[in-house]
Amino acid sequence: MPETTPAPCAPEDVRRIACIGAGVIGGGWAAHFLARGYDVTAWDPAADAEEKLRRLVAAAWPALEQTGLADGAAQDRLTVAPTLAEAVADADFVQESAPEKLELKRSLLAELAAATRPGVVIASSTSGYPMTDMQTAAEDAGRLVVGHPFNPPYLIPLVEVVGGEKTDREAVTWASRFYDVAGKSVITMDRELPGFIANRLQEALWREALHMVANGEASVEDIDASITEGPGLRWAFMGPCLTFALAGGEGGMAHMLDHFGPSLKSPWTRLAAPELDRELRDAMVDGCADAAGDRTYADLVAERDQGVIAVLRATGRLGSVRR
Ligand SMILES: NC(=O)C1=CN([C@@H]2O[C@H](COP(=O)(O)OP(=O)(O)OC[C@H]3O[C@@H](n4cnc5c(N)ncnc54)[C@H](O)[C@@H]3O)[C@@H](O)[C@H]2O)C=CC1
Ligand SMILES: C[N+](C)(C)CC(=O)CC(=O)[O-]
Repeated sequence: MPETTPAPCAPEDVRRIACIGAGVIGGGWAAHFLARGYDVTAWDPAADAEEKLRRLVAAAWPALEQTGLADGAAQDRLTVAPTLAEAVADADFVQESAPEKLELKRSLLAELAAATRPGVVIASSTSGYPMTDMQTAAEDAGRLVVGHPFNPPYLIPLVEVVGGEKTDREAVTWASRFYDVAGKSVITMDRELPGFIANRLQEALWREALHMVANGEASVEDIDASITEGPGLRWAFMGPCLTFALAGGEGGMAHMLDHFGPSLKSPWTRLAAPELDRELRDAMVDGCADAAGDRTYADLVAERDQGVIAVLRATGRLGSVRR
């Protein structure tokens, strides 16, 4: 990766953040940054974007009060700009969260790089596109990085940071440090993997779930319970590797692999993606509606937020807010 010109301010000195795209994730980022005491300027082309964004931030605020607000944190430090150029004009950092469409990301990132002050780092929330594929149209591509969050970004700590072929190494280092200062838990990758680390893992599980629903082998509710009542309880505080090392008893991972290794080649998984035809789509949608019962979207968001807060608290990860 080439070396770069330094960003206009140190990660610790960021004051104003531009959130470009203000849906589920852009809104979640805005809530997170506001709670951490930043000024946030958002831009989104949808006519009802401001109303939806303010509603999302207001809905997230009770959870953020529980996890701890930084000094001076306030919802009224959110501004919605009328144009993209105005949104990024004074930004010290830009978080792009527009729809997951490669051509859109390419042209939007090029536009952002042209409109943002030189050296300001621009991060994309993409769930899986390598930055190399997204930065092709940008003139000033060295400051473009991936900063992949998890829903909701205001509660789930992880962000995966990785650059593309044209990204300057310093931009990756700057972004990782910035997210750390902003209260995130950062994994910095030194090479590009489609889906990064966590989505590669989630996608494998997701594909198997879809196969089971498509084949009538398990219901949506059984699949969800198989994780929430099973491995999910362990994964909140111990990852799949260390968890499986314990499966080997005192013999640890060595015994676990010697014992269960051969089953790796048994036909437990199907791996290739199932055809997402209308029937499978409807089975998933109907299954989730059944599982939700009479709980609304807002009910489920509140339930999820309280659940995540309880897990963070129980596992000692509700530390004091650093800024
Ligand atoms: N939904 C999720 O669980 C996660 C999504 N992501 C990523 O975050 C990004 C955004 O996804 P969501 O928030 O889920 O989508 P969304 O559909 O909720 O929001 C996208 C927003 O972008 C706006 N938009 C449309 N065209 C735009 C443009 N040209 N410039 C700026 N904004 C534009 C839309 O009006 C909408 O408000 C995607 O890259 C996605 O892969 C990442 C992690 C989790
Ligand atoms: C569904 N998704 C692929 C967009 C999810 C993510 O990218 C991360 C998450 O929130 O699990």
